[in-house]
Amino acid sequence: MTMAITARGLTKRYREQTVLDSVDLDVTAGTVLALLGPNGAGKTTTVHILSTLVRPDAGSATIAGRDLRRDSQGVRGAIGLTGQFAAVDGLLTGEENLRLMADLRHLGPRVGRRRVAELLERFDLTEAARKPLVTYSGGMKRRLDLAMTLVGTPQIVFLDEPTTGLDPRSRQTMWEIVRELLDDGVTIFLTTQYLEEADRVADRVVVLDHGRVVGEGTPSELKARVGTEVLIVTDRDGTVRPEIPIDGTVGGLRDVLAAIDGDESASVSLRAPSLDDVFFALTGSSSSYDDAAPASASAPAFITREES
Ligand SMILES: Nc1ncnc2c1ncn2[C@@H]1O[C@H](COP(=O)(O)OP(=O)(O)OP(=O)(O)O)[C@@H](O)[C@H]1O
Repeated sequence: MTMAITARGLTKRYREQTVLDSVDLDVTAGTVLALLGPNGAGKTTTVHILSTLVRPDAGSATIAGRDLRRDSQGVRGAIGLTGQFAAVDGLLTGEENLRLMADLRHLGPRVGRRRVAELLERFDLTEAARKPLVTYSGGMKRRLDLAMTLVGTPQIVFLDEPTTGLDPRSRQTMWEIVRELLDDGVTIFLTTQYLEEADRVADRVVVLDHGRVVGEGTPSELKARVGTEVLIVTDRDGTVRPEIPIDGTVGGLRDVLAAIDGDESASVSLRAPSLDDVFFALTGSSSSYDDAAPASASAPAFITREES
C-alpha cells in the first residue's frame, strides 16, 4: 500500500490560538480522504499546510514521497490545489485561462493545446471555451478551476469545500469528476461541510474539532460507533421526537420501545446513522453545518464508489 500523504504532529498556532494540535494523517494513494469538521476546526489550515502554502509550527509530512519541509518544490510539482484560481482573469476566456496555465507548466504548444482541449471536453466546457469567464455560472467556474488544477496532471488533488455554494446538479457533476480522477489513480484530499457527501464519496473520513482529530475511519466504521441504526418516532400530529440510537439487537429495540410513552399510534421508522450523528457522538456538539448544508434527507443522490 503506497501512502500518498503521511503527516505526524502537525501543529499550527496563530498568536495564542492553537489552530492545529498535533494532527496525524495517513492517506493511501488512489483513495479519497474527507476531512470533516465544523467552521474553524482547522480544515483549510490543514490543506494549506499540506500544499506548502502555510508553514506548520511543528510536525512533519511526506507528500507523494517528498518531504514537506525539505522539498516543498517537489511537493508543489506533485499536487494540485483547487480554489487558488479564484482570481483568474475574468475577461479572458476559459480556454485562454487554461492555455496560460499550460504555459506556466511548460507543457509546450502542442502538448499544451491537446491537454487544454481534452480538459475542456472532459469538464463540459467546450461550448463555453471561447466565452469570457465573467459569463460563467458558479458551477462552470468551479469546473474550470479544477480543470486548471489538472493541467499539470497532479498525483494528489486537494479540494477545499469543492461543492459549497453549488446547486445539486453541479454538485453531482463535481462528484462524478472526483470519481473519474480516482479511476485515473489520483489521490483526493477533500474537505466538505456536506456530511452525506463525505459518507458516499470518501474511503476514509477524519473528523477534526478545535484543531484535533476526534475520530477517523471508514464511513461505516464511524457510523458503527453510534449504533447500527437510529429509531425515529413521529407522533400522530407530525411531531418528530429526538432520535434514539439502537444497537441492532431485539433486546435493545424492545427496551427502547418500552421506554416510549404516550401516543400508541405514533409511527416508528429506522434509518442508518449519518456522519452528523457520528459528529455528535464524537464531539458532543452538533456539526453546526445546519444553516449551510442541506439536511441529509434532501441531499442529492450522489454517485457512490460502489455504484459503478
Ligand atoms: N492567517 C490566520 N491568522 C489568524 N488566525 C487564523 C488564520 N488562518 C486561520 N486562522 C484561524 O484558525 C482557525 C481555523 O481556521 P480554518 O480556516 O483552518 O478552519 P476551517 O475548518 O477550514 O473552517 P471553515 O469551514 O470556516 O473554513 C480559525 O479560528 C481561524 O480564525
